[in-house]
Amino acid sequence: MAAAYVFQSPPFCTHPHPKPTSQNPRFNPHYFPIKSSTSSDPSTPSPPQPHLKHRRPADENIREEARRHSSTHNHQGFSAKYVPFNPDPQHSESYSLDEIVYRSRSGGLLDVQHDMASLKRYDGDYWKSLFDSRIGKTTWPYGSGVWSKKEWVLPEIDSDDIVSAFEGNSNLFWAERFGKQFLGMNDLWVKHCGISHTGSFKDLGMTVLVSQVNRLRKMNRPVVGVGCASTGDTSAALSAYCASAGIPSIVFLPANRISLAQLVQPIANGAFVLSIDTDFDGCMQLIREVTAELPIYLANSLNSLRLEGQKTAAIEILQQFDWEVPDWVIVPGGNLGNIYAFYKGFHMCRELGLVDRIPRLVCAQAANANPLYLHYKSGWKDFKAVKASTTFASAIQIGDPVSIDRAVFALKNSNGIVEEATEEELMDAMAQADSTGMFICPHTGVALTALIKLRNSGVIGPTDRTVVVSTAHGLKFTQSKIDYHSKDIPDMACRFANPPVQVKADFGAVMDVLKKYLLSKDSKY
Ligand SMILES: Cc1ncc(COP(=O)(O)O)c(C=O)c1O
Ligand SMILES: N[C@@H](CCOP(=O)(O)O)C(=O)O
Repeated sequence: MAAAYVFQSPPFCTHPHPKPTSQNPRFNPHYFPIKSSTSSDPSTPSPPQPHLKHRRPADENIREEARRHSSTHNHQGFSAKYVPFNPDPQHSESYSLDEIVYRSRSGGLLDVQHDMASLKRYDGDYWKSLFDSRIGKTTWPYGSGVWSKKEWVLPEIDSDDIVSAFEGNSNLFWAERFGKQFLGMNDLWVKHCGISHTGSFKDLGMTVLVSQVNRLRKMNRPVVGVGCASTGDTSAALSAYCASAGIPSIVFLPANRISLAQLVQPIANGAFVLSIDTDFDGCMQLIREVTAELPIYLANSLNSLRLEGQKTAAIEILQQFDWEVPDWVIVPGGNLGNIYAFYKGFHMCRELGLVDRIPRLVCAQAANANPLYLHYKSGWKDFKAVKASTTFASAIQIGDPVSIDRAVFALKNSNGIVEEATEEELMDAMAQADSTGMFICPHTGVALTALIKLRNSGVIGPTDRTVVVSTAHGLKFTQSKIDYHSKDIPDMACRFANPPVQVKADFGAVMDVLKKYLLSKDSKY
């Protein structure tokens, strides 16, 4: 039998960081990711300076340019470490992010804890103007929506180690017609996290995780490859970011349970793909066992690094509203890392003075895979995993979510709500949204169903500013739309189906069907 690989824990990170000067911490140039002005008022952060045109020599790429600047810009004194998730105040357990560790000593979840005291040396206005200054630029790595918040994500990583597709900065869509027509709402928004490099929000977390792996490999840590269990989106993101960095990726997929578009993504990106005859929970169990034995780094959201990237979507929403806080944010939940990531992003903005409150969070689950919903309905008593049944929202067909504790924490601390959606409800909601110009995934249909229910019961008011998080691109789930619009789903009325009309190649026949159609649209015709 082959000998098992054993991870060795490296010592804690001991990078030296220059300390701010006692006279004026704000204007120590080593602390500034961008140049400070010569303003003499230390309480007012200077506005970022515009970049000079043509400052990069023609034969230098953006990564090399960042490297040239790194000696002056890389040491800002911020740091982060792993700590047990929601520990008791007396805890002293912590790990460097350069260690390979996914669980606390007691077997609980970990969290990335930032040195908030050092971040608090800068006020909320400073952070807002810094983040705002980076949007839409190509400066490495800040052109990424995730890395534009680098100081709050992985402050100590060298920009040269970052693996990024300039993810994030996804559009926040004003769902004008859907809001007005179906809900009587005028301030409804959809955050299109699925309009992204690999077509889902997973890119936000994966750029962080794979960048850290890139760093670990350069430090000669024992990481031969990176692995995940997946319902299709994590594997797509993992394989793309690994391929971009030349790192082997290994993905465990539940056989015949993910869409074809999702399956082809890791295949095309050169991942080692195992199609396993079990469900997602079975794959998750296997990858946990395998990563404990082999030098394969675990990329699922059990690994708290992922959530550091995902939390930037929450910060981005605030930024897109010019730092005004929406009333509600609705997120579809499966393995339940993302709902906590949203909470963490909002909470950090409040703690660091960018906003004065956080939105109420709603987590939406498919009724066929609803362990969190059942737990919520029981008054948060005795969580029980379930056997998840097949759902069109296949990426959230998860019965034993690894981040259950994180999700409960996020919901309890945001006055949150959990809702569920039946198959018919989620498919109808998806079809209705598509009919107003969106092209959403079934998981977003789950979130919209939650909104419809909460709006109908009056919990969400007509003028409440509400954001629905769309987690994947609809193009990954075309088969579900084809089934719906073909009315090809047993026991489903498919009320909003819009099947194509078969017509002969004949002028009269075409005119007949067109007249009938126009009549149905316009009574004056
Ligand atoms: C498209 C999509 N939406 C929602 C989710 C749920 O996210 P989480 O597992 O973080 O709850 C996932 C993955 O689980 C997903 O792939
Ligand atoms: N929907 C996910 C399920 C795994 O979630 P993760 O966030 O823990 O990686 C997927 O696409 O695989």
